[in-house]
Amino acid sequence: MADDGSPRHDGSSSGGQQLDPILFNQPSTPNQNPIPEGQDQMSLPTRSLTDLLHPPRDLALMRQRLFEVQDKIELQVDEFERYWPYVDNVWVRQHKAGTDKSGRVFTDYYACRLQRPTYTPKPVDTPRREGQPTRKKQIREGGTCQMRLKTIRYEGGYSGYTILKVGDETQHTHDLDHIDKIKRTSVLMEVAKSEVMKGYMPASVFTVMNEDMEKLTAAGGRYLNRNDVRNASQHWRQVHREELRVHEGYKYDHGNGIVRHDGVSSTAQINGDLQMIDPALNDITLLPPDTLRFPSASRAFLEPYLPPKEPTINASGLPHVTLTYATSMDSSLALAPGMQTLISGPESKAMTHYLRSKHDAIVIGVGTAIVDDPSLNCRLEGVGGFGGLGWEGQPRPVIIDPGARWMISPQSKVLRAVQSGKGRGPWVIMAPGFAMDPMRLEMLKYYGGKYLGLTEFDKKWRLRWEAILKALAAEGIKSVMIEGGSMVINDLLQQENSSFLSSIIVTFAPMYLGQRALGVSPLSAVRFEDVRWQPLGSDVVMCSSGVKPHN
Ligand SMILES: NC(=O)C1=CN([C@@H]2O[C@H](COP(=O)(O)OP(=O)(O)OC[C@H]3O[C@@H](n4cnc5c(N)ncnc54)[C@H](O)[C@@H]3O)[C@@H](O)[C@H]2O)C=CC1
Ligand SMILES: Nc1nc(O)c(N)c(N[C@@H]2O[C@H](COP(=O)(O)O)[C@@H](O)[C@H]2O)n1
Repeated sequence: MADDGSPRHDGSSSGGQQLDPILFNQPSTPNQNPIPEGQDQMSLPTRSLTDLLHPPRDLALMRQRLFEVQDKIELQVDEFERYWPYVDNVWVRQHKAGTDKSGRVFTDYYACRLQRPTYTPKPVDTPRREGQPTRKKQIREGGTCQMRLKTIRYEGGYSGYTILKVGDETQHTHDLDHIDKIKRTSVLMEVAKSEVMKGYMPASVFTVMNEDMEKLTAAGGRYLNRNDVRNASQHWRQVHREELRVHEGYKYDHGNGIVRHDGVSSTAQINGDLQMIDPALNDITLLPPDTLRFPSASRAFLEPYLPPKEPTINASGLPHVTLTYATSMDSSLALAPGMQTLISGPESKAMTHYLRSKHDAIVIGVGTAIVDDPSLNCRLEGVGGFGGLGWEGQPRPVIIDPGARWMISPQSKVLRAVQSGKGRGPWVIMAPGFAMDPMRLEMLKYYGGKYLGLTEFDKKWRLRWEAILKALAAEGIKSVMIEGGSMVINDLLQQENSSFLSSIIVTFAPMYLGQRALGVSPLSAVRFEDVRWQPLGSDVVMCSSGVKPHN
């Protein structure tokens, strides 16, 4: 194990369990269990050679991201536990996790290894123990890099880490390779130790670990040497004075050390064995069964109507707004009021999820929340929870519910998505004067959501769209996708609101929903502008940059 910088935690209780167990009847996951006093909260599985042969996905890229921390990085707990031990040679923990009032938020501070002062050994090294030789301590480089970060761990109805840069420094004074040269990661040291503990000589372990240099480098082991393997296993070897052997297929060659001699490397052997035992190891990303795919070839027509890559809040304080919904040929959203109706075909459903991945938030009216019980997450392949990292590409669900009508519960699909790490906690927009049930408020917070109170009304005593959109922008939302339902869409297509729309994307499906259906039709006539029609499966998608009154 690395002597420091590894993600040791203080074993404090999660504290998030004061909540009513019936109301918060969420399925328990290992991360949500209280941590017994004194127990290491992040007891990671022992690392073995297979960790090097089957490293986590995009390991080199992730190490670089966790080294630079250019932007905020969000990781689910298992992802943090998987990747952090590969950068614990860079980051040294400064103080123990502090927790907030709720007892569910834990903050740790880390500094770059090179922030520690330079160590210069005393002129005469003192003997370590009687009879043992003195150890030459080397000068340790330090005091040169001020990069710092904090990790915020949330525990509750969802669990995860947010990693953020802190302090004035925006970048390291050195590259990642420099740290790899002076310090090994805990993963490398554990792999080395566990392999020796199987009865192999350190020199043999070193040869085997070096066989796949590309993977070793991705894991931070470019500068791994025989002494590292000896040091990692020194204590074990002192206690277990066993005869150690070379790996099968290797031999000692005078002058060259341990070398391979049978043409089949040990790593190739292990690779082969693993494939026979568990083919899934070849594809470590097992996607949930409801994962959707929207091929790159189908995406081009949407490009001009999407939020820009780096969306900004405009001069009026408004985000990019896309209105999108699916209708029948008689402009209906559902077979009847109070009913959910599947209108989109599979291709346009996948398109809707692609659109969700491109927006910071999805907005619906409470009518839709009550009738549809929607998940409001993005189930596109590559998005967080569906093969992607953390919550990347997962929009924030927003429900406009001025009168607090939505009876959200842990069984609501939107919260089930949160519980399984496949969606974000919802925000609820409310009007003043409605007493919020404190238990529901607490539950929403527990699942990472919140209430936003608005006080600006229009002539019909509805919340003003400008105020809704500005409030979201003030919360950091730069792009909003509004999905419905009927009242919301009709409202937004009206002249007083339509200027807030940056794009409109409507799926038309080959069906009539009949005369009892719930329709879309704004009060006054409008005409779509700058239109492009695109067939998609059996549907047709209309993209537009906005509407104008039609006289
Ligand atoms: N086919 C599609 O693409 C979609 C279909 N739907 C369908 O639409 C139906 C629901 O539509 P509606 O009943 O019209 O409900 P809705 O979803 O439009 O919600 C209306 C309610 O939201 C609140 N609200 C919305 N905007 C507000 C504002 N500016 N100020 C204050 N309160 C506001 C009010 O409480 C209002 O009663 C469902 O059947 C659903 O399945 C919903 C979304 C998309
Ligand atoms: N694009 C689209 N096509 C349809 O046929 C629909 N019925 C909807 N409905 C919207 O999608 C929400 C459901 O979301 P989840 O799949 O549960 O995440 C629903 O609430 C409507 O907003 N949309």
